[in-house]
Amino acid sequence: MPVRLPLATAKAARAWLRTTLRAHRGSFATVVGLFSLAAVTGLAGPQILGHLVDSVAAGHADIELPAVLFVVLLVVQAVLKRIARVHAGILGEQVLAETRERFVGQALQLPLSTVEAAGTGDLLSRATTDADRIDHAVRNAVPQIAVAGMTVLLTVVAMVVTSPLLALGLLVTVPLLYFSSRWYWARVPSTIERMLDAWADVQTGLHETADGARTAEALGLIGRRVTLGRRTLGGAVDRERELRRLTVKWVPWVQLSQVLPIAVLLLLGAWAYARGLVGLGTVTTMVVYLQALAGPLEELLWWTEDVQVSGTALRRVLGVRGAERAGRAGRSRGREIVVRGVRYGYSAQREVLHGIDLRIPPGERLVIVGPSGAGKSTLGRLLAGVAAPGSGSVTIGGAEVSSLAEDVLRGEVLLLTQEHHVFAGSLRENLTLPAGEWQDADLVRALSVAGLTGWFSALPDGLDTRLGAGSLAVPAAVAQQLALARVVLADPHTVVLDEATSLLDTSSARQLERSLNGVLEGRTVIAIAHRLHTAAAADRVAVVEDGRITELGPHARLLSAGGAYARLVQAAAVGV
Ligand SMILES: Nc1ncnc2c1ncn2[C@@H]1O[C@H](COP(=O)(O)OP(=O)(O)OP(=O)(O)O)[C@@H](O)[C@H]1O
Repeated sequence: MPVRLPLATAKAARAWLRTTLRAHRGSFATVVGLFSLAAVTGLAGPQILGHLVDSVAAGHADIELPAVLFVVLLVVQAVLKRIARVHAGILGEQVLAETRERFVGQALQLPLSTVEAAGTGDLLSRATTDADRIDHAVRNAVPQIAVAGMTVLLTVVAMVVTSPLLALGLLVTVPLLYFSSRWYWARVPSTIERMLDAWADVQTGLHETADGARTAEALGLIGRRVTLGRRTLGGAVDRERELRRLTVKWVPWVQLSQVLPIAVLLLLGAWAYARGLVGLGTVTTMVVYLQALAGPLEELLWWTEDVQVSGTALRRVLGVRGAERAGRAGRSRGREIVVRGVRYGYSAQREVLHGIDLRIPPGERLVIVGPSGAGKSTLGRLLAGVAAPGSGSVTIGGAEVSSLAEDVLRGEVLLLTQEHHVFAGSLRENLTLPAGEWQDADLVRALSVAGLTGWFSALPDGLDTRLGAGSLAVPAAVAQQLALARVVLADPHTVVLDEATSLLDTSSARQLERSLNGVLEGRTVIAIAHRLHTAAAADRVAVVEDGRITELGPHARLLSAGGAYARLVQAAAVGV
């Protein structure tokens, strides 16, 4: 199973709740105020009923007025609840929108290596299923619990005020509720955590299967993926069952705690009435109050489970913040890249780089070559700060690359790979993806350096032309040139090129290489080369074999040395 993104602590979730409540204290006070008013209005009903019983018992006949009052109060309570729910809904939507925006902002800050290690599915499930759970809680559970909690509290207060003696009957509830709830709450949080993790695994598996469907099909792995899907789904269903089992064991105790006090109260009422300690009306009022408690208590029971689930979902959503780049605000003092004793593995079991030492002076053109799977791309990722070394260091101007803040890093070193996505949006939005302040003239100049002047001048709406899915189709070569234009805008002093042209046909690759030369002018370039001909033009060539640099020096010297590089060149020549 993948490494998971962190879970925010319960303390962090509480802090979020406090800050959010503070930021919306006006709306929150309105909602609580309205719900309280509705609950208080509801309390008058049993009092009126008690009064009616006493009146009838005393032979009075004035029952119309209390009856009308009873109905009016019911209507007022319903109206108040409705207004309160509308306010709660609006508040919930605002809170959720803010949380979602913050989540997206933080998710975009995540180091690529963290997302890769966790699997996109974990991030997706946090952004979708977990956010929906919070939405459900904020819109439904929180208002319901507020109403139910307030009703329970005020009803108990009203009972104590109406008849302290009969209210003693409530005491039988306390041990039942206390011990059964303590048992339940000790087990439920960890069960829910496991359940949400299991659902995230389902999403990760589905995402991977859909993403790699062609590969799976080509390799005949569909059956294996289906089995894996069944297994993860089975795991999630088991976790759901675990939670339901806990609830099923708890519910009878809660229900007993509702029924038992009614029996006790009736016995106590009969005893007290026989001794003239209470009137018939008071007993009626108390019984009606008790029965009125059952509904809200039941609601509390069901909704608290939802709140518990969404609390964990909230910790998952907030946890993304914990995985952001360390982002120390430091800035490098120079451009020299120094790699010292770097070891790295994608998993603890298998090391890919076994101690790399390398010094790259500013402005150098270094080409990294080597057999497939030797660790070239991995080294490129470490040089670009995409991932941090397991041990050793990669520094630019003395600053550890992987701990530079994202916006600082972008100005220092950029990794350019062959994968270039064109986002659905305007050309302007596609160019300004790395947030920054640019005038239109800067964007047009960057397009020209990337060799896109001709393509750009043919666009119907200039920088506002919509690109990507459902709009203007962008050829692969142009997509890569757009990535180059972004490099011009970000203006890093070092660029790591990982097979930037290998997916293109020959003429597109030539065109791109011309653009590339313009963009790379004056920068340090580290190129991970599959075509050895690019190595001849480099200042130095580094040969990586099995996670180690085995040769380092200018092309001509390595060639004449007759070692690993010479063998690679020879093999390539034979291959051609
Ligand atoms: N995301 C990843 N997760 C796990 N292992 C990986 C990952 N990426 C690469 N590896 C493994 O690390 C080793 C080095 O891979 P890397 O891509 O760095 O080699 P390379 O020299 O660039 O190879 P190629 O020329 O084929 O791209 C390989 O054994 C590869 O299977």
